[in-house]
Amino acid sequence: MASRGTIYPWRAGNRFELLLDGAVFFPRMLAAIAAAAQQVEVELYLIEDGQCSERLVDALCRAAARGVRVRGLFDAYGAAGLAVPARERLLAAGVELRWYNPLRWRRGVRNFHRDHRKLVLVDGRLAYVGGTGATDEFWLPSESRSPWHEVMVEVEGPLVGDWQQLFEHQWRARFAWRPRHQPLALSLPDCPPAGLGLGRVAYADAAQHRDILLSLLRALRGARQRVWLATPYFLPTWKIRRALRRAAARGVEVRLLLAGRHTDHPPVRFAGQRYYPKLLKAGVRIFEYQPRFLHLKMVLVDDWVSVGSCNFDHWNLRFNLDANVEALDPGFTQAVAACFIEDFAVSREITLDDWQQRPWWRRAQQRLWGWLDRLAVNLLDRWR
Ligand SMILES: O=P(O)(O)OC[C@H](O)CO
Repeated sequence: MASRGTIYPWRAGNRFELLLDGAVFFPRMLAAIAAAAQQVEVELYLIEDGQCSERLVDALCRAAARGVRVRGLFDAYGAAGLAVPARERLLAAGVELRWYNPLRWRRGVRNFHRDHRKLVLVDGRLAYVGGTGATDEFWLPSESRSPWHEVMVEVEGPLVGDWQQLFEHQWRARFAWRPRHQPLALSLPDCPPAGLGLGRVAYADAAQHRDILLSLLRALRGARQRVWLATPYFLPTWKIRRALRRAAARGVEVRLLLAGRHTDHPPVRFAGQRYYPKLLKAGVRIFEYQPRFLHLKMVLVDDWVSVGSCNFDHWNLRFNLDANVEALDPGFTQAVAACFIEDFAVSREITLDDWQQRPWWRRAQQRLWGWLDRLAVNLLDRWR
């Protein structure tokens, strides 16, 4: 059984499939739940009333009604929009529910700790891992295109056992543990140079366990040809920014795929833009996705892939539970690269010239939100 601090190894013999957007991955996940024979587990940050959650709740209730053990572990803050009738339906059908860290005044800053993982498990045989929530932004069953651009990965093979362990541990722990703020010393397993069907569970337990971050940093430092990184909330830690600049300086093609004007949190976008000039000067290329809100969290370093819930921002890494699937598999790498190429093509590349010519009101927004973000981080560091 995994304990807090467990580092998962690389496992061979897995199948990975990249599922692009809610209209693809929700029907696939619902069909898997409909076919479940023994157990279904769902761990989500965002779930709120709407057409998407209605379908999910229906599928979970139906599975429970035919004798499947169904468990839902939801973040209490992210699930605040799931009203009592839906919760009661789930409970009446026999679905077991647990809520991570309900907000309490006396918890103070500990209220910031959130379960940000996105995981669906079926019969210990299939895992779905990525960045989705169960809200209408991710999937409107009547529409072929969802308002938010997202990916999930379908995983089959020995790796699913590790995902199951990660879930079981959190199911029991909920918020019984006290997150510490000093990172534990971690030793990552060596990353295989290449392979077929190789995968690893990478996760974060707030600031105390961040193998997901260490693993990214190691990949960035070892990059030889490309670093393509997508995140909707670009507030990377200083070490990540430095690793990106250094990779670009040694000739690696470093491209960032970030949210453009379609975003649910404009202040976060403005705060993150303060990092643009230094990155651009170092040779990093920055693309802002135009068609809709880019919400996916995906990294491709040479052939190594990491996809999941982690935005690699200093807020996530300080407070959240996160989980990514890391993979080395030629077919999967190709699918991830194709997704990036398609998204770069409909993005606006930001150049240093553009940047220097932006209007004064844009500069003012960036200064303000950048300053507030830095202030908040300084205050949190002092509290620590
Ligand atoms: O935190 P994420 O990346 O799952 O995105 C969800 C947003 O916070 C919703 O506003």
